[in-house]
Amino acid sequence: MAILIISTIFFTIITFISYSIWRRHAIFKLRSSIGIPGPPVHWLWGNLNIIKDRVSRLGYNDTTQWHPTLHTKYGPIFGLYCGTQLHITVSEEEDIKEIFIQNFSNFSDRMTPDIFGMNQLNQSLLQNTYATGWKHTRSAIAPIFSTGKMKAMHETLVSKIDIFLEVLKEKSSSGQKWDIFENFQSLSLDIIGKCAFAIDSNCQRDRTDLFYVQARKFVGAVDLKKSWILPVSLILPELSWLWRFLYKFSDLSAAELPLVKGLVDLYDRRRAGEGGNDSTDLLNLLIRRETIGKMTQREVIENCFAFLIAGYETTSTAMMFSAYLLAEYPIVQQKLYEEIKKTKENAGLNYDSIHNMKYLDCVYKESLRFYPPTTHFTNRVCLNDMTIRGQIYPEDSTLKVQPYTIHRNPANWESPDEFQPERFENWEEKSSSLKWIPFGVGPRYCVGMRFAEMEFKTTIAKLLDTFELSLVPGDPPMIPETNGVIFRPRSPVRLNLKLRI
Ligand code: HEM
Repeated sequence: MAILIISTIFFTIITFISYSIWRRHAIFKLRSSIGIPGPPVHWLWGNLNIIKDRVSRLGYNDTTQWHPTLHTKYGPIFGLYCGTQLHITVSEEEDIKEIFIQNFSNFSDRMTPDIFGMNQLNQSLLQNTYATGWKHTRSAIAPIFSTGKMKAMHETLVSKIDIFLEVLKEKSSSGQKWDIFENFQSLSLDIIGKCAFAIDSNCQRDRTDLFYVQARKFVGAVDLKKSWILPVSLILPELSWLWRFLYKFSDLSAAELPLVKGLVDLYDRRRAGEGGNDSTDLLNLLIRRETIGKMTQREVIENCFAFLIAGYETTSTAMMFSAYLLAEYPIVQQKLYEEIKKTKENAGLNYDSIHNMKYLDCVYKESLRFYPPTTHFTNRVCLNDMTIRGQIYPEDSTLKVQPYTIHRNPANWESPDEFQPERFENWEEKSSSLKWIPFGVGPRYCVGMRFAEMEFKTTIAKLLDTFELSLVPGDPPMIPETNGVIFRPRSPVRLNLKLRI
């Protein structure tokens, strides 16, 4: 009996390994069979090992340079195997337009790693598909980001920025140097906490604030290099049932649960009529959509959670990069300061006056062009085989466009590696929008773009109104590194902050 059991186990394992190798062989042949170039494929890891190799060679994952290098080497369309999934990057304007806009019905869904099917975001805009109601959710949510709603939230946002400035004043007056990125992160958390979750967190002053601790734990867990379950599930998708089961015990799940639970409690209290029913936060605006039958309870909660995930790190990173660039380019900083000073004297720094500042708008756009905060995020699954401009795109492959590659391509921008906000002075937004894509492309572009713009511009305007920024002499240059979705500064970023009188 024992021999029978052992031989059954043995043959099952052998059959599984043979099947996996055979399957991989067929999958890895696909790329060359459709004429898409790319780096050599490892029989087990696909191209995931390249990331590992680069990290061990360089000491960090310089994805900002990696994709432009692949673009130069393999051309505007190339493919990488993320485990066994074929990811095809496109860079030509016509291809981007055809895939992300004209043929949206065949490329409507964002790629979601299989194990994420177990998380609390499947009904949110980040992960839901056309078949599971993305269009309905999007049209229910888009109105809550209208100009009127943003204006109503502006005062709340300013109150958090005022705390940010107070903290910076206290720290800089003592002459110390510190990692200022943390201040942008905690500011962004306080803002999204108040505006989306409707909670009055104190992340900027209290690093033990529960919201701060939980949110940081969550974003720390979403990292291809740190999480074991994410790469393993990509490399061995045959065992998806096992990874889905184990997901419940992973760091990712453990980090997500308290945040969602907090949100459910808050939702219940709001529905029971406790506090804040007339407030303008995003949770309340979503609940109002629910009461008129436009959304379900689950959609309300999951989308609030999505706003935290999509809106926290993206915005703090964008502001950090911009502050760094302003310190690095004092002439740009001075020109922007002159505009801020004039605006303040004439109208004060309010929603409308900030919105109408022309040079601030140029700095905002150029900062996001120079250092777009996301990578790999603007992607779509190919729902059925499709040929576009002579190229076959196979069903289930993922099509991507990388903002950094597009933004630093000399065919799209003159002197792309120079920080020149003036290039946006006469920029025709509509005709060139596929050359400036920090917020994505087509109907599925970032729904929180207006919110991000308001937060970015108000913070930078108030920061420069208060301080003159400069780099700390002798500090190494800031290098952006990615966790697979978001760029962050690789090492602590310190700036000199001189209080303006
Ligand atoms: C500078 C800050 C931000 C950047 C650079 C950014 C960037 C992006 C990008 C690249 C996408 C993918 C678009 C695509 O696939 O074509 C996206 C989607 C999304 N973003 Fe943002 N984002 C920012 C801030 C925010 C904020 C503040 C919120 C919410 C309050 C938000 C909520 C979302 C949501 C919900 C989606 C999914 C939209 C959909 O699939 O319909 N983002 N964002």
